[in-house]
Amino acid sequence: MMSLVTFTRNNALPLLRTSITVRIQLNSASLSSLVRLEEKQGYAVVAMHKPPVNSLSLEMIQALSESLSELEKNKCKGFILTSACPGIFSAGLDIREMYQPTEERLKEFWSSLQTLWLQLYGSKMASVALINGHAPAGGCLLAMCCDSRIMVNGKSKIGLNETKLGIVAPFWFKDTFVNTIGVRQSERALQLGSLFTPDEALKIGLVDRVLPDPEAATAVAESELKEFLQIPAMARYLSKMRIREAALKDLLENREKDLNTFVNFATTDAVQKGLGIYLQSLAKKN
Ligand SMILES: CCCCCCCC/C=C\C=C\CC(=O)SCCNC(=O)CCNC(=O)[C@H](O)C(C)(C)COP(=O)(O)OP(=O)(O)OC[C@H]1O[C@@H](n2cnc3c(N)ncnc32)[C@H](O)[C@@H]1OP(=O)(O)O
Repeated sequence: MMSLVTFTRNNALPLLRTSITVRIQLNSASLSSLVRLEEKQGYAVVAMHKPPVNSLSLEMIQALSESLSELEKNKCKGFILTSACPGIFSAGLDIREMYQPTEERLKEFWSSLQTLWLQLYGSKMASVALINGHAPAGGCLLAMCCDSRIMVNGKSKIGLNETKLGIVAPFWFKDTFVNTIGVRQSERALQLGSLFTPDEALKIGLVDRVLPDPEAATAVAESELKEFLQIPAMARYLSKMRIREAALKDLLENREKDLNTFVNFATTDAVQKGLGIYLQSLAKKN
């Protein structure tokens, strides 16, 4: 079988005063080729690689989850989340997973997404999203779970555009959004399904820096991560949890209810019809 993870090794040296040597012994046999893990000095790069648009299918979600687990297992202190597909960070949830699904797969899909969010949003590792392309909906969610967001300037957009598809961002997407850009901006953008240019996103605090090209953005993402990694890890993590723990607790305590709400909502005739039309409009474009 083909190696399920592509990653390069170089000599890992500790970046942190507080850390032991970070040497990531990645278990390449159990991970998926949908995610590329690269070991750097004291941190990792997690690059999504599911052409053409890094849509978050069940397999992609599970591959991301497994990659994070692998990093945690290896006591990795931080990572940069990015895309190996030019011009696209992630197109969000794979709409085909929600259109005319079997109930069993739909449940596994949503439950895996819940797990990934809990893992990423509550991660002890420091993280920077290097947003090198479009990041609508679930793509924006992944970026917001990171501690910092660096976006490459250009035509790409970022935001939670769910209402444009006739669906509603779940409460934990909303909580993540509110924690990132505040209540008023979230209320407006959620209703309108707004997608923001990099400069607009910078203005409302959805991203932290906008850089003119991928090389400059990569350099800034690396230095940003190093800044986070220089803070004593426990103090940094507990401070992050001060902001995030209520949202995390809410989903943890309501996972089953959220799953049922999603399945009931996604399988209504109106939502199925809307998703079918949206998929057709994406296909027609080509
Ligand atoms: C009462 C309360 C209840 C609450 C219940 C909760 C319910 C909530 C449920 C769901 C939440 C969902 C969150 C999401 O993430 S939904 C997904 C939203 N994503 C999008 O809208 C993005 C759609 N895609 C695009 O806009 C573009 O593709 C773009 C990312 C801008 C890239 O453009 P471009 O480079 O031009 O690429 P193409 O459009 O040509 O696409 C190439 C092929 O990829 C297919 N594609 C694109 N996006 C998706 C996707 N998200 N899922 C599946 N497939 C996708 C596209 O159809 C093309 O396919 P093909 O080549 O076969 O034509």
